[in-house]
Amino acid sequence: MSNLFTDQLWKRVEPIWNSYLEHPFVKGIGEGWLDHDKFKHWLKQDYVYLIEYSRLFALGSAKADDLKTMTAFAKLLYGTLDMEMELHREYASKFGISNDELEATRLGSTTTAYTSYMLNVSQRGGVENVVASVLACAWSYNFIGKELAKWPGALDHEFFGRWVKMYSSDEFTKIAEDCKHLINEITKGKPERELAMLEDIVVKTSLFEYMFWDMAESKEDWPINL
Ligand SMILES: Cc1ncc(CO)c(N)n1
Repeated sequence: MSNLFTDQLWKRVEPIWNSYLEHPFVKGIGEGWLDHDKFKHWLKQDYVYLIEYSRLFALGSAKADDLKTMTAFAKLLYGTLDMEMELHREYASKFGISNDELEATRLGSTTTAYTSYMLNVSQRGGVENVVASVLACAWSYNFIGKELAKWPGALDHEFFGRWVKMYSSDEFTKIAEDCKHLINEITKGKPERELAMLEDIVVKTSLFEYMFWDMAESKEDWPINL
């Protein structure tokens, strides 16, 4: 039996992550029929989500006890700001949205709740809380990307193909694998009680991921528009 923490985690998150593949937003990307306005809503919210998410990697680097971990977080930070967010900037330009406009997006309710939760958990705990907070993000998008890549025509779709390609790419797979490796290293020898706490963070962020797809699907905003 494997004793990798990520294998133990997989059993908990697999049913949640499989439900993403049934979600109309994700299905719409994979089958190529997603409404572009819904995608634009996701794009803008995800861009500001990724800004907050990048802060987590910076925080992980600051909290790390050794140079190896510090460097790993710094690379993840750079990969997000430079590689993943470039995808968003590319799509934004197709919609005629400038980088400044994209960056100035006001965080919606789910985006605020999700990023606040991750930042709070990460500030309160050590480096292990930081990795637990980001794990479902990187790993589940890579999971979705690689699953959708198997769907007929998904990779070649003229609009959404680029999205599927990026999230299933070797570069993005490396980001997810590096996060998995980090948590497996950090959790080695930790007591069950602590592992259970970290597992809860990954389950909760997995549920937030579902809510994020819902947010995009319903083009959700705050209940009162000021
Ligand atoms: C909401 C969300 N979770 C995870 C990722 C992957 O980094 C993303 N871009 N957006």
